[in-house]
Amino acid sequence: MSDQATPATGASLIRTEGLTKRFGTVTAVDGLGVDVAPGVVGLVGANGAGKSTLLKMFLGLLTPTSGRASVLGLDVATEGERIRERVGYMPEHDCLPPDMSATEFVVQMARLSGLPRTSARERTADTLRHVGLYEERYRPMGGYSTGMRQRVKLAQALAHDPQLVLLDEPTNGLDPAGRDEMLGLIRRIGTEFGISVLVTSHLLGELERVCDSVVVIDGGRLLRSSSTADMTAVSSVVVVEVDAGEEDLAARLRRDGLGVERVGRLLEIGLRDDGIYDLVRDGAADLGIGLVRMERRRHRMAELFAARHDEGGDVRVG
Ligand SMILES: Nc1ncnc2c1ncn2[C@@H]1O[C@H](COP(=O)(O)OP(=O)(O)OP(=O)(O)O)[C@@H](O)[C@H]1O
Repeated sequence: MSDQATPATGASLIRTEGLTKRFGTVTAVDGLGVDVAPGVVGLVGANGAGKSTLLKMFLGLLTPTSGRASVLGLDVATEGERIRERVGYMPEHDCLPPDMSATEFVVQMARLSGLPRTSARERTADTLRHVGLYEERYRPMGGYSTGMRQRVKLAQALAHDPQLVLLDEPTNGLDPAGRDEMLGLIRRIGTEFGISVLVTSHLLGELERVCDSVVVIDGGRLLRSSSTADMTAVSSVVVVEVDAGEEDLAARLRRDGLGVERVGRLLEIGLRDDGIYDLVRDGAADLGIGLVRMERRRHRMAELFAARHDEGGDVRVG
């Protein structure tokens, strides 16, 4: 889809240093330093964490209070216009004119981004086909479902053939099926079209599924930035599933000196050393209990927030 060169491997997609944005007494983004490689990148944080503010700074639409940021190697403070030529933006809220069709709207947005009329029409048809709105493209948008409206917003972000798209909460308001479709589309934008994506969400589980890397922010500060694989890497907990007698086995293993927690039919055991596998096998055999499964558990991204949000924070696992 994109015939423009994406940044060379190793080059940063987005890079920030001490990036800060204050609105009066509110610090929306607080000394953020990240270096993100091209690909599908998730930006995770609770409501109010500073995600939308960051996207607007990346587009050069909001001036940082201090610090610096570059997008596709361009400085947000001085090269906003050049950034916006190369970057598509899907805002969180929509203001789609109800009497306009998707085609009219996307053509208009493509023209605003500088495409000549004929290319704007061609690109609009292509893009609406990619997002699955080709059949309905001449219908007034007032009659569209939330999912269709989200896809129009996505199409307008892609219409001028950007190198990067910034998607602000694209799954908001969608039912599980609509969310899956949107996540599939986002993945395809990255893999099939070669366009980098920065996608925000407060639903951790969904970004885990489609992103190559994830940046986690909380209260405008960086909590973590790493590849999704690293973030969900094996943890130091061994999960044991048994066919029965889990309480007996738990008691036996505790007597053996292991830290054991029961979660329904599962036992979660802190990994002390590899000797625990033998202790579990021996214990189960002595008690005549069948072992169904024993494995190192993978981290869930939700655990990253556990310490900060265990008192009712609104980060949810999708
Ligand atoms: N123009 C503004 N004036 C004053 N405060 C603002 C402004 N924009 C954002 N804020 C504040 O900055 C903080 C971060 O807001 P931001 O919208 O970036 O968060 P977010 O992570 O995108 O959350 P949401 O998903 O709810 O939009 C919030 O406390 C918000 O109230």
